[in-house]
Amino acid sequence: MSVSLKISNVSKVFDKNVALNNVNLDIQAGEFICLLGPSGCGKSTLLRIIAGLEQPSEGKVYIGDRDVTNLPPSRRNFGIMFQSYALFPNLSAFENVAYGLRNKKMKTRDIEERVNRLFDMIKLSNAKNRLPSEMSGGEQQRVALARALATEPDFLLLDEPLSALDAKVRISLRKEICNIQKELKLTTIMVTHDQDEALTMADRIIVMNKAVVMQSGTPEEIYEKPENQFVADFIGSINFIDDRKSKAYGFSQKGETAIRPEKIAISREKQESDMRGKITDIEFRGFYDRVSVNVNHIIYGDLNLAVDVPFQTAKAMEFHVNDNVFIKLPREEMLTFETRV
Ligand SMILES: Nc1ncnc2c1ncn2[C@@H]1O[C@H](COP(=O)(O)OP(=O)(O)OP(=O)(O)O)[C@@H](O)[C@H]1O
Repeated sequence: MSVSLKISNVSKVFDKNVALNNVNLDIQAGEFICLLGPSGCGKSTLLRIIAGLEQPSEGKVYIGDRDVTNLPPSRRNFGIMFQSYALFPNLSAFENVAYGLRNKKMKTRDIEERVNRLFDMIKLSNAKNRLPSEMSGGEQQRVALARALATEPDFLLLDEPLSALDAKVRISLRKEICNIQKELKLTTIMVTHDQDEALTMADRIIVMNKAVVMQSGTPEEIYEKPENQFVADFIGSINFIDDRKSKAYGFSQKGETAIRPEKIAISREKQESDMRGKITDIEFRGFYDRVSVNVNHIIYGDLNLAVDVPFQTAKAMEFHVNDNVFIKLPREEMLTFETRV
């Protein structure tokens, strides 16, 4: 079974340190939520409050319609997975997964059936009898996932589960976790500070900073329509143009504007409404080049813009530092922020 969760006006203060400031969240049954934000923004504290491992200073937590604010973790029926694999080192992979079921006094035959099914799911059936020390980090983390799922929890909490793994393993495990989550339709909340992880895995991302929620939205909404400068800057790359220059160049009547580097068009020939600029730097970034362009205007002031150009295009155009180029900032791709947050 999958459940909805509700966080209502939750604050948490440690001594004088505010870790969460009036956080509200509605999480639908079966949703995959990522809590994303820089170190210290309060995301782990929020996860721990949902788990019941920490009590809020104010506010309430609901599982479905039930107020669980004062319930201990053992009565909230969730599975949890941490960054460190946290497997019992002296138990086989099988016994690690079976542990919670044996505690629940489940029949041996039922335990075997369920654990075997979980090992099929994590595609590690051939490693059931190995000790954690005989498994790779990625394998141990898959066992930790099976263990979190063994007691058929109502929801799943993941605290940076992939951050200790190397890049290749991390990417393949992202897919596996998503597939299993979708198959089980299990409400899942994952803490991460890795934006790629959040963008590729989440149904909805909650971006946090300094104890508050900055924006909640689908990965596309967060990337394409950031509601404030923090979100725009934290996810992906972006060029900011301050309000004075934005007004002078005619980008906005009021407020700062911004545009992502890949949304800027660059060419060698002038077309209507293009601005003339000079390349000041070219950085190879793998499948694209980041080209820095300076637009010089005696009255309006300089614009220094990062422009991302697909590698093949950049190669065909043979850009070099000091080349004159023309750039266009499509108005429909520009973001305007009336106030700074
Ligand atoms: N037990 C505690 N006692 C005192 N302060 C705490 C405690 N736990 C967290 N904090 C503080 O609360 C704030 C939020 O911490 P939290 O661990 O939730 O952040 P985070 O976003 O998960 O960061 P990270 O990505 O580094 O884990 C931080 O300023 C932290 O120092």
